[in-house]
Amino acid sequence: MGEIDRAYIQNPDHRSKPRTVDVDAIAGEIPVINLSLGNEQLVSQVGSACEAWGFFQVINHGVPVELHKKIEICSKKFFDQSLEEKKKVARDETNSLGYYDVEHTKNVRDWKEVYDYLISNSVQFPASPDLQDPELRTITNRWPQYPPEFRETLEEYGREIEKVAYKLLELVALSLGLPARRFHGYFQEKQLSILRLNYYAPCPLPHLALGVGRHKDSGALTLLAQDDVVGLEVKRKSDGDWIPVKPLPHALIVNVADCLQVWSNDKYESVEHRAVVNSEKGRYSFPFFFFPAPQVVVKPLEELVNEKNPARYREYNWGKYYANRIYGDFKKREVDNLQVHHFTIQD
Ligand SMILES: O=C(O)CCC(=O)C(=O)O
Ligand SMILES: [Fe+2]
Repeated sequence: MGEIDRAYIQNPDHRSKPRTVDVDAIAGEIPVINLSLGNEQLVSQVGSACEAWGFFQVINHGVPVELHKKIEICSKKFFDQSLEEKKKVARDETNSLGYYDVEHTKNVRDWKEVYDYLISNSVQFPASPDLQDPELRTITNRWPQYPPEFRETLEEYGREIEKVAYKLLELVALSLGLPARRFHGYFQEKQLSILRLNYYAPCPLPHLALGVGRHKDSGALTLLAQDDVVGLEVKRKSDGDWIPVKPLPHALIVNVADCLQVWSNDKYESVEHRAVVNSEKGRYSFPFFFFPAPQVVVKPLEELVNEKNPARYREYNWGKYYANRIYGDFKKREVDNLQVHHFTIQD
């Protein structure tokens, strides 16, 4: 039996438990949507999946299969390098982009290595989470030398996944009875969207640690590609049970994130999820975090609130909110990160 550092050990309530039921049968409950269907069917399927699960998979989404393979190969080559090589593109306190292997989710260290990049290559980002501080600083991608095809492949993947994200955003808008492009303006001026390469190495004590601890994503939508190793689990809304998401070849897993929860005034909820690890196989996953531009003010949409359904959140500035999350990543904290529930309006 191996050993792991105490920093990775989850509180017993949050550890993954051995399954007693047929994983395939329960995983099959999460909707799979064929994006080549007509809009009318898609709008209704996306709307139902957002309401019932906050999670679904899409197939026939248009990202070329070869590109998916290429990004997997690039990731393997990158993460297989020595720590010293990877640290040449390490994130730091002034620029959170690049490589890191120390992230805490709810104050427990995640069993993972990560590489983050912006799809816009560089953006103006708040220099601090302090609401009174107007200073912006430019953050720019850090590209490694090796493998040589890394930058080109990742940039191409960014362009392709962005197209799918806009299509999904349209379907979501239509499913809420809004014009198709209702959300587009929030993203068009230098969106903060990030692509992440996650590597979860085999873990000698997988029942004690998690690849990513339970959390909700903070942006609008997340679109995740992955290899064929099981790992992602979703907290089922009906009973709070952790349900594994079955890897389907070349599918994307989509989830509602916090901004959409607020825009829709809780019609679509951002659902908790986590990634479990195993002792045999490493796992790669590639989430695309579809983030609005930093200056966007997030609040329930006026079209969706009325006397019977009053706004449930106060407005917040997306850039500052995200800055709070990012700057908090550098240390273990005594208090929780900022979360959307901190903006809830009490009855
Ligand atoms: O790797 C996964 O399956 C999940 C990753 C995730 O939830 C995240 O990075 O926010
Ligand atoms: Fe996530």
